[in-house]
Amino acid sequence: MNALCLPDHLAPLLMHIEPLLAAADKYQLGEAVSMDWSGSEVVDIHLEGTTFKVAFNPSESEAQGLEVRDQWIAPYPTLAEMQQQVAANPALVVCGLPTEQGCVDIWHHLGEARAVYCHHAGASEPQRAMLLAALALDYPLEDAVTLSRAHARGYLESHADGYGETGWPMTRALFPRPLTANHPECDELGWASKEVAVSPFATVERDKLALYPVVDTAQWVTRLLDLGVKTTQLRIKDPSEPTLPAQITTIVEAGKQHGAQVFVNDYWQLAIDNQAYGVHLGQEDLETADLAAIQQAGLRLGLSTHGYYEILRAAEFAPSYIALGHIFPTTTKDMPSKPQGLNRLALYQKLIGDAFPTVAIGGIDLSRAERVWRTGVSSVAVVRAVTQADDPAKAIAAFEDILVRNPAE
Ligand SMILES: Cc1ncc(COP(=O)(O)OP(=O)(O)O)c(N)n1
Ligand SMILES: Cc1nc(C(=O)O)sc1CCOP(=O)(O)O
Ligand SMILES: [Mg+2]
Repeated sequence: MNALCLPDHLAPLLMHIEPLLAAADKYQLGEAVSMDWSGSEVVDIHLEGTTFKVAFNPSESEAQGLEVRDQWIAPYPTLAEMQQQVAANPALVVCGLPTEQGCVDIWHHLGEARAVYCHHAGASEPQRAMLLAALALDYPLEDAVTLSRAHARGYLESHADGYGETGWPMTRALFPRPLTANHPECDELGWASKEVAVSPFATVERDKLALYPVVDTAQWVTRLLDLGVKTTQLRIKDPSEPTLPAQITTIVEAGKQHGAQVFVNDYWQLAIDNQAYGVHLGQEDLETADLAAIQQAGLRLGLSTHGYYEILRAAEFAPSYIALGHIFPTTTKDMPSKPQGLNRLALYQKLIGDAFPTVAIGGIDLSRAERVWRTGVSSVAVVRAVTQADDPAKAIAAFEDILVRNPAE
């Protein structure tokens, strides 16, 4: 069991934290969290195998663990100053930095600062409460901050549409927007972004999205297309593979002949050169790939995500679909994040709604496909469930029997 231990002076947060933990329990969003007192001036959070501290507005001598700066008193530092401070200090989390028209939350990510922006400052205690509850539920910091801003706003609009009967924020309208180059106020606010602004990507045909096998040779792609698969991806992780360009040429041609949606993983330049149907990229590619060139060449773009912040960040680029991973443990790839599970997946699907098609990936096999499909995702991506099946044709047919959409949906 995880534990969230408050210092005495934060006792007023209890009345906000308890309903959030009850909501998380109802939706089964993580391990149960017990509440206790820390006996010190800071919050202690105990997760399986780790303990960390969170302090709100500590003095320099009190600072330990995460240092959350909130409850600002004018004059405020500029956003550009705070971006630099957070980039230099992995422990610093800035909540609710006031701007002319709203507020910004900022945290450290791999040597850089990341931020979400919202026109509604919301209520401070509910924000602190959600930040702590989400950290105790083992959400990563970026998701805890993102959820905390959504809750700070949703709390004031209590029981408004989309807030969820339990008080757990559900719909995109409540959530803040990540500050990326695509945010219309990014420059005005003074936020330095590494990405470039880009127009929406071409759309996919939703009726061809259902089963989405991801495979590592052109031979597999052509085999799948011959079996009637309508969406697939070539994922070759070795960039020095000498046959890579030829394999990409082969799959693009085969995809066209079969009227299928064939994606190229990672190699966006080769995908453009070959006029591929689409490219699949990860979060780290967003700052380095030439998204404008991919978009202008008319290629579709699929983006990987692994939680609330990444979903909202991906949505800013208006991709052709958003992948949600990894749902269950997988041996196909070393994952830095934890498996999301079906219950978190269901909430991510609700958050995205109809705005973008969604693809669930990670550890999905025939025994799990139906429960994944019932969350409302548009597609189910699999590696081993097809490539390691005794009879791949039979496995594909079995998936297709499960992944059927009711015409009314
Ligand atoms: C459909 C789909 N979803 C997710 C991924 C993972 O992409 P990425 O995060 O870029 O990781 P690699 O696949 O490159 O290791 C995917 N390929 N396809
Ligand atoms: C390639 C990949 N990306 C993931 C993500 O979560 O981003 S999970 C994954 C591997 C999925 O393989 P399998 O179906 O064999 O578990
Ligand atoms: Mg990739």
